[in-house]
Amino acid sequence: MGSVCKDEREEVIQAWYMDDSNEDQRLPHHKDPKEFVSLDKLAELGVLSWRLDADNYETDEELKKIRESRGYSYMDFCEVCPEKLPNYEEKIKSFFEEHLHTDEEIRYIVAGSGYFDVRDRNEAWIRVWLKKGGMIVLPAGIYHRFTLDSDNYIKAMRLFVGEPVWTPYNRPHDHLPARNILKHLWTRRMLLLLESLLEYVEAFGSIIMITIMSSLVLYCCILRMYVVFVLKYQKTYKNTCA
Ligand SMILES: CSCCC(=O)/C(O)=C/O
Ligand SMILES: [Fe+2]
Ligand code: NI
Repeated sequence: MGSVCKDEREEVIQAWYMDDSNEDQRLPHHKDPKEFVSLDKLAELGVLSWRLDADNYETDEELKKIRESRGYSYMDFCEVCPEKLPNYEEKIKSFFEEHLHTDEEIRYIVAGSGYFDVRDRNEAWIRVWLKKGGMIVLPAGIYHRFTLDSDNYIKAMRLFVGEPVWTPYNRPHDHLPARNILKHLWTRRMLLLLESLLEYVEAFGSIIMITIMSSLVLYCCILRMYVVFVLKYQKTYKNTCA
């Protein structure tokens, strides 16, 4: 039997291509048949994702590490429900307008759930469903929108590098420099590759060191055997000639 290695992020983050219907935005809007999108494919669009322990976000070392490595110094919470969000109806409408930001949009869902829709390279909508424990980074310049699902409640941690800028630029805003960044897909791919390489080196650093050290020891042993052999041969040769 082959081993099944399931990505644990998929328990709290799922993505799929959307249908074209104008029905209630809070419905899943799957295509028929359903067409799921892998989290690796999302990463190729610059959309990064993690699964974290939302019950212990205050002490979570993994969250701390992500914040430190990506420079997310700012943090607050955004609760979307009529009682907690001022101008609720207006906000619900503006979140669902297709827009972009000049910086990353970073959301970590600590309660409830909701849909972040992003445009793929062919302008098709991918719906990303985030539940409690799911964290997502939308790259600067990607066209996207947000809606609650039919459970009607979400509480998200918002992270930011430095002082936050929430300004949404509704489509079209293609002249913004943030749009160019998206066009440099090669740079993005290379960065992703470098990032996973570094993670790999970090994770397997000790194994690599052990391999290097044992190769060195083996090399020294072979060298010693060679020297001993050469010296012995020289001695035998001298004795024969004398
Ligand atoms: C759950 S966070 C609310 C949505 C939001 O902040 C945003 O910017 C959507 O694009
Ligand atoms: Fe946004
Ligand atoms: Ni926004």
